[in-house]
Amino acid sequence: MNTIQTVTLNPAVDKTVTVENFSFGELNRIKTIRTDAGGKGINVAKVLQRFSVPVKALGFQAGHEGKVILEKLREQGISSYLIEAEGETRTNLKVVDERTKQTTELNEAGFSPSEALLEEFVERFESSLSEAALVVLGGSLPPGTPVDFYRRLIKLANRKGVRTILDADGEALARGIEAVPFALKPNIHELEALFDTTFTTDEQIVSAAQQLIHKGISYVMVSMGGEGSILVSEREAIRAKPFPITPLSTVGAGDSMVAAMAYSFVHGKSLEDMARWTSAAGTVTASKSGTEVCTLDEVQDKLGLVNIFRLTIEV
Ligand SMILES: Nc1ncnc2c1ncn2[C@@H]1O[C@H](COP(=O)(O)OP(=O)(O)O)[C@@H](O)[C@H]1O
Ligand SMILES: O=P(O)(O)OC[C@H]1O[C@](O)(COP(=O)(O)O)[C@@H](O)[C@@H]1O
Repeated sequence: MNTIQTVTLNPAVDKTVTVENFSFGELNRIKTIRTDAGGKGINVAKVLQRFSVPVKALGFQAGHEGKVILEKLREQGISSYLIEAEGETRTNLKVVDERTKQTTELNEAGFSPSEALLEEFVERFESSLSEAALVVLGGSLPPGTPVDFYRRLIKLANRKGVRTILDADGEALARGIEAVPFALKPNIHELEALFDTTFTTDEQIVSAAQQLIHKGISYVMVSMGGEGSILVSEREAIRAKPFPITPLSTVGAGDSMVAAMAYSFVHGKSLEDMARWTSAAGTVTASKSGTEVCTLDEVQDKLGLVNIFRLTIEV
């Protein structure tokens, strides 16, 4: 009953390359290359394993790169149940510009699991809920997957009284919200797309998060890259500003926040502590290369450096 389960329907091998000074439409020479097992739920599982939380990564994998992912998870001691699909697991290219410190991401669409495999996954997911303390659902849906797939999984979890955190975008996010997950982690672009607007102030972000909370969602955490994050519950809103870092690759930073959020829920942390933990986790990961994620010691070490302040909320 105390395992956190993560769902990654569309995993990826993340191939991170660094270039000195990225220029569009020109020849760019690669300086370094590294590959990591990626995909949102898988990254969350990597962090939780490092935090010594019992975790299991559920989802799919396919082809040669799927074996690579399984091997990397095995090396890290992460328990997984990734159903083998036909086709090949995608490779997502991340280009890090050493000069600007910016990461450009080129994500493939991924393999397409058959209808029968999707049903097999739903069955497996439903039966695994009896062992789950919490479920994290993250990332894009593989091509051909019904857009209401997260909605379906969240409904099953709700029926069994298992809390869920959803980290998705576009239609999968919009439909997932209809099932009322326990918590959401949109980044600012995903939130803006959801509300079909641009936010210019913290107050506008809090008000959008409150609209989601009025639908029954308990927590909304909005991440904003180097600007930090805003965490909103029914009664509180907290702004976290990251400590200064030299970003090496921001890939996995959002997933590290989600992992720290799950960790905070199972440890019954206050919203203020959760804001510290999630911000420190995201920021530490952003200071690491490739899709390398934070460790528990590193995060604990930095908690005191996160700048926290309360935002007003209309109750
Ligand atoms: N350039 C940066 N400098 C400092 N912290 C960063 C930077 N980029 C990301 N982070 C940290 O990682 C968190 C998540 O980043 P973000 O890019 O919003 O997530 P996502 O990958 O989900 O879009 C931020 O809230 C912040 O704590
Ligand atoms: O499923 P999507 O939306 O294409 O995202 C997958 C990508 O997101 C990641 O999980 C990283 O996510 P974050 O940067 O939001 O933490 C990568 O490992 C992976 O390549």
